[in-house]
Amino acid sequence: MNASHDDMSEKNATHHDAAPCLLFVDDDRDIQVAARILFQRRGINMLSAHDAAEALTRLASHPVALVLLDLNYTKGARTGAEGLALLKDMLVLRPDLPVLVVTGHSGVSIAVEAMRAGATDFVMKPWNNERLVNLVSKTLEKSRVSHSSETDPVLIVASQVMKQCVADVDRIATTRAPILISGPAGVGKMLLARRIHALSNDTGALHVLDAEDCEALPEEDGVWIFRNSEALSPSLQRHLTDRLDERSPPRVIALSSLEPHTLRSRLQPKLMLHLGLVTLKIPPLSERPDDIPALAAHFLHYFSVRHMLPEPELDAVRSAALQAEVWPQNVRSLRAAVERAVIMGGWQASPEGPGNQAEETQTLRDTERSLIEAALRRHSFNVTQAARELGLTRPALYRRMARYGL
Ligand SMILES: Nc1ncnc2c1ncn2[C@@H]1O[C@H](COP(=O)(O)OP(=O)(O)OP(=O)(O)O)[C@@H](O)[C@H]1O
Repeated sequence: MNASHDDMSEKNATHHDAAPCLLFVDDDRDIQVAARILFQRRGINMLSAHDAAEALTRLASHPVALVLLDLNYTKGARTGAEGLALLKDMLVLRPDLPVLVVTGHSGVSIAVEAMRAGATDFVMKPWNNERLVNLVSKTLEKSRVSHSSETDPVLIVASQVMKQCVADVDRIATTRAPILISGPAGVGKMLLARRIHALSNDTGALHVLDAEDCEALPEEDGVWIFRNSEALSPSLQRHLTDRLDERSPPRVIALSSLEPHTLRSRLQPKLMLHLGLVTLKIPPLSERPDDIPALAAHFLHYFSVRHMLPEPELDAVRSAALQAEVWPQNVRSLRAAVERAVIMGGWQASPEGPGNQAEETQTLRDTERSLIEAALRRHSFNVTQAARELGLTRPALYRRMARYGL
């Protein structure tokens, strides 16, 4: 998610302009510039996105009324798979969003597939300027979609483990199977539960219940999301089991910060048989560092637009520092730290952490850094020897040297 010069002028323009705009997703910066000139001449505001994460971020932060999506937006890509995946993610976020897909002449079957997946229309490349502008204007006129701050939060995923998790979620979303999502605080359990609901084709009502203060089950079926499901009272557990035994049970998505095996010892075995049918474990951020720069870039853009403030820089050094940081509440903590950076106009030390956990972490990190530095000096910066003395592998030592800027 690089911030190029044309991106910057675009951001400045949109900070002060909440008029509905067109979002064009294509990795080719020349085509982006040409398209922007074309649309600007016709009085249509255009935003650019060069990859999926950037497209989703823009969608969450700007009043996007229409998307023009190149189905193969990465160089060399031909299958349209990445475009179709992004189309799905965008429609999860904004089910009524008009999306015009762009494809080469050879890609008619992909365009048809995109229409089946919810695209509004398609355009062949190379496009005819007049026809494209007409189609865009007509679609914009028809579209009554207005940007709402109520849009569900965007799901940003870069690590392999989370990509797999989302693929699993998408596969089971359309079934009626109960699902248990476990993972520590703030890892995104609720976000995934909402995605399941959005993809489920379930027209019933959505009930979000906190087991800690839930006294009765909803009357109507639909989708029931239980937070802190380990706290369900014994009588509610029995009622829930009965409801799940019925012929047309509600769709239950149980969330818990306990590991499934610990939850098993808290909940009644009959209920666990239902809830444990499909379990998904979301790892803490520390086990998926690849997600941290992508999430930080997303939140930076999101909060800078929301607070109408400039976006602090996120370079490689800052990304590495964020990856080395401890995030007690995972994505929730990272999100708060990024919002603080936007508001304060620069990165601050995190004030978070119970008691002096932050201080202790800082001390531990300082100690580790000095131990490593001392070992390196003793061995005249010979990494192999220093690693041996520290009981680390060479790659592990290199990682720490990068983390501490040694
Ligand atoms: N992959 C992600 N991409 C973008 N935002 C995310 C992601 N994961 C989590 N978040 C954001 O982090 C915050 C916490 O997420 P969420 O509420 O889903 O976590 P949770 O695991 O249900 O937390 P808890 O168990 O503490 O209630 C929310 O603001 C959510 O939008």
